[in-house]
Amino acid sequence: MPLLELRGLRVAYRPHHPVVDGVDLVVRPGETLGLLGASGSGKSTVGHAVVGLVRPSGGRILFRGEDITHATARRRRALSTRLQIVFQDPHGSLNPSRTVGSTLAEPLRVVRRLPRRAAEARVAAVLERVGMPPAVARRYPGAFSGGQLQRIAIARALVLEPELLVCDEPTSALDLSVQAQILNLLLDLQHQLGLSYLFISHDADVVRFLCHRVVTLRGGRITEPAGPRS
Ligand SMILES: Nc1ncnc2c1ncn2[C@@H]1O[C@H](COP(=O)(O)OP(=O)(O)OP(=O)(O)O)[C@@H](O)[C@H]1O
Repeated sequence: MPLLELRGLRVAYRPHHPVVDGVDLVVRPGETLGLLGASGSGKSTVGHAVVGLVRPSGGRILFRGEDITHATARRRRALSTRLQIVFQDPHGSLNPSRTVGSTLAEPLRVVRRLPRRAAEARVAAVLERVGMPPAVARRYPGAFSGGQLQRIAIARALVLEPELLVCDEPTSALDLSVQAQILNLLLDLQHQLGLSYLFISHDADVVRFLCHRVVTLRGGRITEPAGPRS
């Protein structure tokens, strides 16, 4: 059974103007599906719909066969243990006024209801997984470079041990050398944890490097069916 399946997904921010217009795709367990497209083609909107940040106006989103298209807030919170997103801009995606440790521990406290000590231990372990020393938990996001912040954002996405990560241009805001480090980290994490990725990018080279299959989005529609990377 596919991990994620989109069937005829439509999203319109204004009535009768869909920016995602009948997208079908499948992400299988353990694979990386690339969603490639130019700016404005609707890639981020697809990713946001998958994690419940925008409401679809049509079609279906299935996660392990369960229809989550109109999942309630409570169900979405439960799904956050299986389905997470990493955004393009790590500066904007971490709260600057909270320590890294507090941001990473929050879902463990709220969703898993872990006691403080157990949450801190899990935070230290997940930071180590992404190549950051546990001491960073006591610091604020302003202390870190873009690449370090993206590692921390990946750690936050992993803290609840999800099966699928939507990666929305996670390296586009980074310097080239740092981009490569983050892509290699994502590959390592996939091998270690058996993760699946829906990897959103405008960069064909990045997609070719990372993805098992690729679909191309243009004007909100898939123009090329998923095939093996060439
Ligand atoms: N919250 C929103 N409200 C209204 N229109 C939006 C919203 N978000 C995106 N759009 C519009 O939807 C279209 C698709 O945007 P989207 O961000 O999904 O594309 P994208 O392929 O991810 O582009 P980029 O790489 O530039 O982010 C664009 O025309 C955009 O202006």
